[in-house]
Amino acid sequence: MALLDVNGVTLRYKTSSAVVTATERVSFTVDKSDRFVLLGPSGCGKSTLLKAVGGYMSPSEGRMTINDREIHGPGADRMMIFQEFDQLLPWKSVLANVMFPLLTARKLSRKDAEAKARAYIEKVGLTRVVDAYPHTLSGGMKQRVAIARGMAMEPDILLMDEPFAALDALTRRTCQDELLQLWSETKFTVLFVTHSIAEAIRIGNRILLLSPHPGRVKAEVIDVDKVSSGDGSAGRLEKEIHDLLFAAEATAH
Ligand SMILES: Nc1ncnc2c1ncn2[C@@H]1O[C@H](COP(=O)(O)OP(=O)(O)OP(=O)(O)O)[C@@H](O)[C@H]1O
Repeated sequence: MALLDVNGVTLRYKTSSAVVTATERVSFTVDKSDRFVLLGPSGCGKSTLLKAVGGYMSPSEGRMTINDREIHGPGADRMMIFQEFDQLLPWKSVLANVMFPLLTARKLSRKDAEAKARAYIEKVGLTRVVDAYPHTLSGGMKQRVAIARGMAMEPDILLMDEPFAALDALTRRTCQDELLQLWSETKFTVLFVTHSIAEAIRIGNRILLLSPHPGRVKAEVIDVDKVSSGDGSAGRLEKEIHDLLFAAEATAH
């Protein structure tokens, strides 16, 4: 049984003047410990899909289940990490930010929540700024805090919406490496949205390619690690994915 099953999902926004179809009959499954990437051009509905998996939006068509339970709203089994640096609470320290959802979930005592928060802050290499406030941190550090906060909840799946897109190239690369390092330690499951082909290949073990607006499944690249290992293979895969996405655009016009 898949951890997450997205089956024939159409997502629409209804505004006062129009109905916008963001994704059309999208299906995919995510297994435990997958690094599953949703890849596609701007506007193809990647963020909308993530929002729906997060429980913030209901499908107009189709069904989504996590652990065989239908998704009806947000839950602690799914933690979301966004692109924006301002997702932390500015009046709380790093430690308090990471502890906040642990305390809100009321599953742990304050002492245990603090111990867990400190452990995850250490995992992302931020022990030295545990008492600092968000405005004193760099963009990369803020994203690490957001990742620590999401991971500390030990959700069944982490939902990451272009978490490194606003970082400079060097920091972005470091953050990608750190995420992979964390994954090799804990084998968490992540659904990761990006429009960067290179990032998709670096992060994912499976990549779902979506066609432009409205997003439909174009193809799935399975076993990315195997295909992209070896000299020049990542470059070849990048070109193949580019051609597939480009073909998707050509078909749409
Ligand atoms: N709140 C909203 N109301 C109406 N339409 C929306 C809303 N949010 C998104 N859309 C539309 O839904 C479609 C998909 O948007 P979405 O943000 O999911 O795409 P995306 O693939 O994540 O793009 P990007 O990479 O630029 O973030 C777009 O056409 C967008 O204009």
